[in-house]
Amino acid sequence: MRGASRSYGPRTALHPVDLRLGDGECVALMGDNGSGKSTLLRLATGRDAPTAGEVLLDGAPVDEDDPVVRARVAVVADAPAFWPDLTVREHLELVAAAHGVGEDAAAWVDWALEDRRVADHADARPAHLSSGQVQAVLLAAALVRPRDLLVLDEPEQRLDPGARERLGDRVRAEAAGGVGVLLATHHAELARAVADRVLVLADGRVVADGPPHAVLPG
Ligand SMILES: Nc1ncnc2c1ncn2[C@@H]1O[C@H](COP(=O)(O)OP(=O)(O)OP(=O)(O)O)[C@@H](O)[C@H]1O
Repeated sequence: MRGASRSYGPRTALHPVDLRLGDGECVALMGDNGSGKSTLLRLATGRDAPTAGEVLLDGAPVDEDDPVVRARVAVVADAPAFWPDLTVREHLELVAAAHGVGEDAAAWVDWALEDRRVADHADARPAHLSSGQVQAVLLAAALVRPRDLLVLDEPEQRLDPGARERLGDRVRAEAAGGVGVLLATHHAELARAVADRVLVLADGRVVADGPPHAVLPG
């Protein structure tokens, strides 16, 4: 992101931000409600265009409708979107197929269900899941497809402590495998456990930027 900002009418949700995310790097965004974290993520994924500045993926402007961007960027956003009449497994298989996983899809799905500890719910429909299980399935959906960049918007929401720790393990494993991770979180422990770098936002401005030990209290 180079000088990327976003305004909504007269209101500036995000003042100009410069941010570079390398392969295998994890950057955490922290800050109070309304500080601009989700706005930054929407710009980073090309869901929203910057009002000024630019957001590039390997030198090309990011647009979520671009098939290259869709193929490379996996997003776990706030709002769960499931087909109500499909089971968890059917949902994940469709996601995998849509991303060209082909004959390996069943193995990817089995692995993701195990990785997120929701294998026991593979045959359940979304209405029959707890909110924490829904969150786990949302993350699983990002794991059944190829990805170079993983974007997580408060993925710790609704997770119990054990699931939150496993989320941290997964984020570290993704980064170790070369995936860039951009994570918005309210959970300092999670940021401390996974991030190479933490950006703290306040009123749409970056007010702190550095490694977790330098930025996070305690
Ligand atoms: N579509 C929109 N139209 C108008 N204002 C918006 C829009 N989206 C976000 N905003 C405003 O931009 C500011 C930043 O919002 P944003 O959702 O990025 O914050 P956040 O840090 O992600 O908050 P939270 O922790 O609550 O998710 C807020 O003041 C919000 O009201």
